[in-house]
Amino acid sequence: GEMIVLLMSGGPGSGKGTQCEKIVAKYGYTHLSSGDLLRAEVASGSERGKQLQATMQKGELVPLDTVLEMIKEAMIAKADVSKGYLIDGYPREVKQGEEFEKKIGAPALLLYVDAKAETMVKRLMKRGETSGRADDNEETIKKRLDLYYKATEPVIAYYEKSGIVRKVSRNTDRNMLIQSNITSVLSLTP
Ligand SMILES: Nc1nc2c(ncn2[C@@H]2O[C@H](COP(=O)(O)OP(=O)(O)OP(=O)(O)O)[C@@H](O)[C@H]2O)c(=O)[nH]1
Ligand SMILES: Nc1ncnc2c1ncn2[C@H]1C[C@H](O)[C@@H](COP(=O)(O)OP(=O)(O)O)O1
Ligand SMILES: [Mg+2]
Repeated sequence: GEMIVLLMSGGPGSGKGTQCEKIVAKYGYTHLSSGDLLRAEVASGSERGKQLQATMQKGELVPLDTVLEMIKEAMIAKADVSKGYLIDGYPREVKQGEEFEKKIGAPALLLYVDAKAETMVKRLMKRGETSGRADDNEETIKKRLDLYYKATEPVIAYYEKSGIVRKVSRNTDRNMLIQSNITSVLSLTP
């Protein structure tokens, strides 16, 4: 049957990865983080990785076709064992969402982790102490935040139109809300 695709969206340091881990532990979805896939490509030392590194170091978006192809490859690689996909960090702009629907399919739900700018900055600066990520520094964090508000927040409005956005607000107990969101959707999904 149709494979379930959930999208996890939110600002840099909002907690997308953290929430995905909780959902995977409870529901066994296949977690695909665009950032992690890209960082693995950089770490592989490939020619493509070298080009990606320069872009990512500046916190800028890599080419749409590159990141979509990598996600598609990762989905295909897991297709026979996956219970469904939880895609983290994609789409980052509306165009990416449209391309995804054309080339892969329509998502069942967009989970949106909401956090205040100062919370995200604080978390990323702290994570930067141990993450070893080239983009967890004050200057790049600022660029990533600007890019998020400019390019990625419109993605939420885009999916609001089809009524599939479920927001995990900062004040609500994340685990309870996120579980209830997924449970309610899962019970509806054939
Ligand atoms: N105090 C607190 N810290 C959190 C929470 N969620 C995530 N963090 C921390 O905040 C940092 C960022 O969390 P991530 O889950 O990596 O955020 P992300 O949205 O995946 O970040 P990017 O991959 O940079 O987009 C990590 O160090 C987490 O441990 C939370 O609910 N409370
Ligand atoms: N869907 C996407 N389209 C274009 N570039 C992406 C992308 N997902 C990730 N990237 C690139 C730009 C990001 O600065 C970098 C790291 O992404 P990330 O791990 O999701 O961190 P963040 O959300 O904090 O930027 O990889
Ligand atoms: Mg992440």
